[in-house]
Parts: sequence; structure tokens; C-alpha cells
Amino acid sequence: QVCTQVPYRCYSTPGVGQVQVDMNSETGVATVRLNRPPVNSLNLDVLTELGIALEKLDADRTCRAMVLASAVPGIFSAGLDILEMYQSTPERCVAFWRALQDAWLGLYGSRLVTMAAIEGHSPAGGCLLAMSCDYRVMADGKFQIGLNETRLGIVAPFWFEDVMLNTIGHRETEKALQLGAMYSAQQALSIGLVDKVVPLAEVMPTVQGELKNWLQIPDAARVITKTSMRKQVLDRLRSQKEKDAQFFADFIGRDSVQRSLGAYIASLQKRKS
Ligand SMILES: CCCCCCCCCCC/C=C/C(=O)SCCNC(=O)CCNC(=O)[C@H](O)C(C)(C)COP(=O)(O)OP(=O)(O)OC[C@H]1O[C@@H](n2cnc3c(N)ncnc32)[C@H](O)[C@@H]1OP(=O)(O)O
Repeated sequence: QVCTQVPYRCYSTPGVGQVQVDMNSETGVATVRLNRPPVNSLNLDVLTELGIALEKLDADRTCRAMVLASAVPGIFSAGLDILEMYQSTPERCVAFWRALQDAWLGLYGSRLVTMAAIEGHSPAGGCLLAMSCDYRVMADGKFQIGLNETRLGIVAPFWFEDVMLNTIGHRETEKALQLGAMYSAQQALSIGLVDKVVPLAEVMPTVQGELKNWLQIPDAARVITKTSMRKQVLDRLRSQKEKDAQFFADFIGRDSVQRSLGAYIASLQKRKS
């Protein structure tokens, strides 16, 4: 049970919030868990909650690190909620995209040490969240991670691409994005998409152990270094947020894209029958 004892502080109501934040003020480490069963798909509400949670943690001077994880077994995040992109309105699409931009700017630009505990599948937007952290530990086994957008007939935006480029380099990104490749944990490790692969039960302890190394570094020096490494990519989106949101809404509204998304949703449902 989380959030029941000192020194834990909760920023969300247990069992209610779709983004649960447990702040341990003794260690300075917050755990942020996505909690939108069945697959933690990222809709407007979740992205807004996530953006706010990240903003609050960044402003909390007692907080030095954040672990991004899932409260839903078997899933890190299934990525963007496809239903936000299918048969939606242009206004809703723009609002949805702004919430994604803000959550991502908050995560990639966070002053905190950020670690992803990937205890389940992590396609597309889920992979973006994981890649945007400073370090990734993934559970070995059947789970997959990757930017699979082209398989849905959509395209990973330039800032998804930038983050992947910064993580695995140009050649691997080119292959990964064109093929919409999904990788097992071991494959992801071999191309540097994740940093460590361990059995499921060891993901959290491994993250906690790794955090100790990162927290030995003085914050100011680490933050200046992180900012310098990430500024260019962050500024590229910051300078064209509205244009990017409008472009997304126009692209998603195309008949051909809507047909592809409709077919993909049907294929997800068919898998089950
Ligand atoms: C020129 C440049 C132009 C650029 C312009 C921008 C273009 C747009 C860019 C958009 C970027 C998009 C990013 C994304 O994140 S798209 C989402 C991609 N995600 C996926 O493909 C994941 C699909 N899901 C799965 O593969 C599986 O569900 C998963 C492996 C994650 C879990 O499998 P499991 O068997 O555990 O669960 P189910 O498949 O049974 O799913 C349970 C129910 O959840 C529904 N579902 C799954 N994923 C999603 C999702 N992402 N959004 C909404 N709903 C989802 C699934 O259909 C099941 O529903 P039902 O129970 O009702 O059948």
C-alpha cells in the first residue's frame, strides 16, 4: 500500500488519480505511476495530470529524483490513446497535442534525475516517455518497446525522432522509425534503447540502486550538464509549439490517416476474438 506512512507524501488521491505520485521526503525520490487500466493509454486527462505532476515535482525543492512507472501490471504505457486521434474534432486534437507537448517538455526538461521502471509493454508514446528519462531499466521476457507509429499509418513527430536520435543514434533510429520496430528487452539493450534488463521483480530494486549513483553527483553540476545536452531538442519544439499542434490536427484529420487508424483499432480488437 502506498502513501500510508511518514515520510511519504501523496500528490494524488490513491485509487482515484490516473497519475499517482508518492513523494518520499527522506530520500528526495518521487515515484510517479501511470494508473489508467487496462493499458495506460495516454488521453488528454492523463497527459494533463502528468504535466501538472511533473511541474509540481520540479518546483518541490525537497525532490531530487523521480521514478516513472506503472500501477498497471504488464504495461508501462500503450502510448497515446488512439481514440483521441480517431474521429475526434480539430479542437480536441489541438488540446490533446498541447497536453502531450507540455508533459514531454516537463519530463525531458526536468531538473530531476529521472528513471523509467519499464515493467511492461511500452510502444510509441510509452517509449517516448521512457526515452525521455535519464535512465531505463526494463523487465526481461515478453514485453516490447519501440516507436511503432508507421505500423499505424502515422508518423513519429520530429521531437519523438530527436529523442530517439539522442538515445540510439542515427542509423538505429532510421531503421527503427521506418519499420515501426518493436524490440524485446534484450534487443532494446543491444541497441542502447534501455540501459539495463533484469527480471521483473528486480526492476524497482535495480532502479533504486542506480539512483544512489546518480544522487551522489551534486545537483547543480548534473543539471547544467543535462540542460546543455537537451536544450537544442527542447528549444526546437518550444519555438514551434502552436505550429506543431496545428500540423498534428491537420495530419490526423486526413481521410487516409483516419482509415489507417480505423483499421488498426479493428486489428487490435480482432486479436482478442
Ligand atoms: C510529416 C510528419 C507528420 C507528423 C504529424 C503527427 C502524426 C501523429 C503522431 C502520433 C504519434 C503517436 C503516438 C502513439 O503513441 S500511437 C499509439 C500506439 N500504440 C500502440 O500501437 C499500442 C497498441 N496496443 C497494443 O499493442 C496492446 O494493447 C498492448 C501490447 C499495449 C497490450 O496488449 P494486451 O493484450 O495486454 O491488451 P489489449 O490489446 O487487449 O488492449 C486492451 C484494451 O485497450 C485498447 N488499447 C490498446 N492500446 C490502446 C491505445 N494506444 N489507445 C487506445 N486503446 C488502446 C485495446 O483496443 C483494448 O480495448 P478493448 O478492450 O475495448 O478491446
